[in-house]
Amino acid sequence: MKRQLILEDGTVFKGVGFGSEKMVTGEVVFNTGMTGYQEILSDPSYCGQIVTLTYPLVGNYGINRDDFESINPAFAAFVVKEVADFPSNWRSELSLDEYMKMKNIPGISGVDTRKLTKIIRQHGALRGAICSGDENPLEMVEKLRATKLRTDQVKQVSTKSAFPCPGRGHRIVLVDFGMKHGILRELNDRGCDVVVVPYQTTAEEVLALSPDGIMLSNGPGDPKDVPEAIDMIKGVLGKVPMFGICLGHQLFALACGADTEKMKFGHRGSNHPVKDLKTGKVALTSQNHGYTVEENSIAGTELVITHIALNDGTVEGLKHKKAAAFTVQYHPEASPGPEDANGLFDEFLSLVESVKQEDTNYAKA
Ligand SMILES: NC(=O)CC[C@H](N)C(=O)O
Repeated sequence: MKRQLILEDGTVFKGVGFGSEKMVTGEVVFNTGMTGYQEILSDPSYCGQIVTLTYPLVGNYGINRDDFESINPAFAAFVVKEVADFPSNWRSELSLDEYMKMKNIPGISGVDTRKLTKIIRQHGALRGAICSGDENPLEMVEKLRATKLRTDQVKQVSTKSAFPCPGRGHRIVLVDFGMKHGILRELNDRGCDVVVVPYQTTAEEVLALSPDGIMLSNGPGDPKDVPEAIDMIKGVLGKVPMFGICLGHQLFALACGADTEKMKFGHRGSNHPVKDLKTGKVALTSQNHGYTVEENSIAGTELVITHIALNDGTVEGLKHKKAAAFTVQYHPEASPGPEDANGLFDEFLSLVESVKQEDTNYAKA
């Protein structure tokens, strides 16, 4: 089946379809990971985005039961160089093509993804459409330029109602902006008694759950599209220890008076070096973001920059000077990996423990 990828700048890539035959439009972004396509396709932060993978062979280890990061994929489409028809792995249950057909998500293969990535790097993020081979590119470019990008991605992927993932440890309220299941796995692995709540839960509602800690998840889109979450964070800051990841980090920064901005082409991949400014240690991290906290906006807030990206110097971690709260722009839950930053979950739980201890001492005195 002939398909084409049409970009808003008029570039056309011809290729062969896999997955569903439906037409989609969305922001085209690239991910440089050599593996991890299953985690990428199920990461809700890609909601509505057309994802191209720079690694040239995709689908070679199939799709398995264990590596999903959400129940339903929210990304718009895959653009690849070559898709494997016959996956080979003992855990594989479906091919990528079968899975994408089942979930009604289109893909296009046979694309020069290196060229496509260079275009995105040069122009910055571009809108694109994946459509049939007969579509008129000029008309499609007009349509793409006329369509507005959606701003309700968090609403689309957040849970509709709160649910518990019980444990016998600390009570953590996990605010779901489109969380990767890896975050929940890390908390459950450490025995936490987790309650997952929807994105628009208010500060009063969060506090009414008597949390020992609050975790702000990752999620899709522009953090400024979720003002209700910024209000919630302002309302809980300083009352309960907090840890934020990716969108959670950006929302925390906005709640503390800093600013965020859209990056030219973002960070998406599994080997982004991040430096811890306190220890000087460098961690290789998994990343997926198109927005960033603006460095100059930190001055005048109560925030301190704790981590920076070594590739471009952008802000990767923040800490509050007075409140027990810290956040990172990258993914310590890894999935697909690497796991260098996994210890941040332990740091968060130590913080939760020490604040609980202080409260107990205070109550006893
Ligand atoms: N993974 C995330 O949480 C991404 C955050 C935000 N949507 C961004 O693109 O920057």
